[in-house]
Amino acid sequence: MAAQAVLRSSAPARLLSGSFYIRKGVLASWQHYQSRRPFSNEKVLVELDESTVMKMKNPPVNSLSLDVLTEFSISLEKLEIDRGCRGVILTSAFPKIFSAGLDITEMCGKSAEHYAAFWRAVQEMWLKLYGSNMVTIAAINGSSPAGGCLMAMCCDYRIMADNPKFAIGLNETQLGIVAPFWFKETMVNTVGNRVTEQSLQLGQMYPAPDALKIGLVDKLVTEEKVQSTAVAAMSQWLAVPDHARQITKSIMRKPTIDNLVKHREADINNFVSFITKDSIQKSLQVYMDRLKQKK
Ligand SMILES: CCCCC/C=C/C(=O)SCCNC(=O)CCNC(=O)[C@H](O)C(C)(C)COP(=O)(O)OP(=O)(O)OC[C@H]1O[C@@H](n2cnc3c(N)ncnc32)[C@H](O)[C@@H]1OP(=O)(O)O
Repeated sequence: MAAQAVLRSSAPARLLSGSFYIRKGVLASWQHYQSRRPFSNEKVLVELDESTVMKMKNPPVNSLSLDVLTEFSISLEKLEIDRGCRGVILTSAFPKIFSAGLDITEMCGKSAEHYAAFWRAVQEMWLKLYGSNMVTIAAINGSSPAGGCLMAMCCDYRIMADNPKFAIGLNETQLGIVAPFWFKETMVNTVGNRVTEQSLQLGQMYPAPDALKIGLVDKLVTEEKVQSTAVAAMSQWLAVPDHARQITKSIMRKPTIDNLVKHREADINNFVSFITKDSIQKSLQVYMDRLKQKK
């Protein structure tokens, strides 16, 4: 109703028809109204309250399955084209876990076609999130290994729960696998070359206080305050004119993004040939068994 009221408004004709910009403004408010409804897929919830919040919800640990990655990319794309949405907070619906990273079961015992589709979805998530025009803030309310850390690093600002039991990092080598060049480049762009080199080789997970020290996260707050701190940070980021912030972000990130776009198919082929090796399949299986036995 409100949108119709805007369109049918009795505003002077010159306001509605005389200026492209005014018309664009009316259209934008209509589009804004139309799209300002929360939407929810099965595993990625999008809430539109004080701020736009995307919550991963794939129990028990928000592992990034093909379904989750696909839902995530579609949801983000929807927000990206919503002119009323200028920023998004990324978090988890579960306390203590932000995301366990890529779903290891998607990388075990499947066909080459499946691995290729899965890897394309991982790339798509990264391209959309790292390349987003919106302000993106990670509200890291729990542990965040590997792919979870990658998602957090894609954001413009990271707030983490101040609990040394929660750890974040790219731990791929601990699984006997190798983080690809664009994971590495995302980390270099976040914490610098030396820290990345050491972290990646050791597959190091950083407890929250250490993550703050190396600049992997920007701020620690108590678990209860993660969300409200993210909302406050969002206001600060949104106070900067969009065009200036977006162009600056693009200057910073475009070379890294272009690098994957250029080598995307080769990267998929590399992943498939690596992950289908017997030795790698065995390593992943051993890691999964260990995870299950730790209980
Ligand atoms: C080759 C090219 C490079 C590919 C790049 C890869 C990137 C990645 O992201 S690889 C994934 C790396 N992730 C991890 O190493 C995380 C492993 N998980 C954990 O460390 C912990 O589960 C935890 C800290 C995230 C949570 O601990 P906790 O709350 O104690 O929960 P559980 O360990 O008991 O796990 C519950 C349940 O979930 C299963 N699970 C955990 N992580 C994954 C995962 N990444 N993929 C699939 N499944 C996972 C775990 O096995 C348990 O299953 P059940 O025993 O059946 O309940």
